[in-house]
Amino acid sequence: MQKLTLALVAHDAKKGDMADFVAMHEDAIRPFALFATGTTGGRVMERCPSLSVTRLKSGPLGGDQQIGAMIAEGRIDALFFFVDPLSPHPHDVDVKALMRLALVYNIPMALNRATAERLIASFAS
Ligand SMILES: O=C(CO)COP(=O)(O)O
Repeated sequence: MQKLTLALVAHDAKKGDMADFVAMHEDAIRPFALFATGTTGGRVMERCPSLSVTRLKSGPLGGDQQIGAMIAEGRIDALFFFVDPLSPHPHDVDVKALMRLALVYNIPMALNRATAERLIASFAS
């Protein structure tokens, strides 16, 4: 059976949170195929070296759009995107486009850790 695929993305102020989240749920997350934007993926792999994460480009350089394209192709089953609502982002249009495609294709999307905790628990059950 094909592995389910999770996409991991975090803004700079939330990367620590993302690394903590993945470390805390490492066993639940291990069975999934993992894709991440470049810097987020690097932080996750630093924290959890035994996890295999496919790193795409950094978000501002097109990584958000790469994940959006994967969603449009039906290759992502859930998006974990830890958003920093308190900082401006030069690639805000890409951020919005990624969220929009997750909505268009109706995939589960966790935009903060509280939702991510509930979503990962639902996959485990
Ligand atoms: O910018 C991002 C989300 O919009 C994330 O990209 P990085 O993981 O490369 O920082």
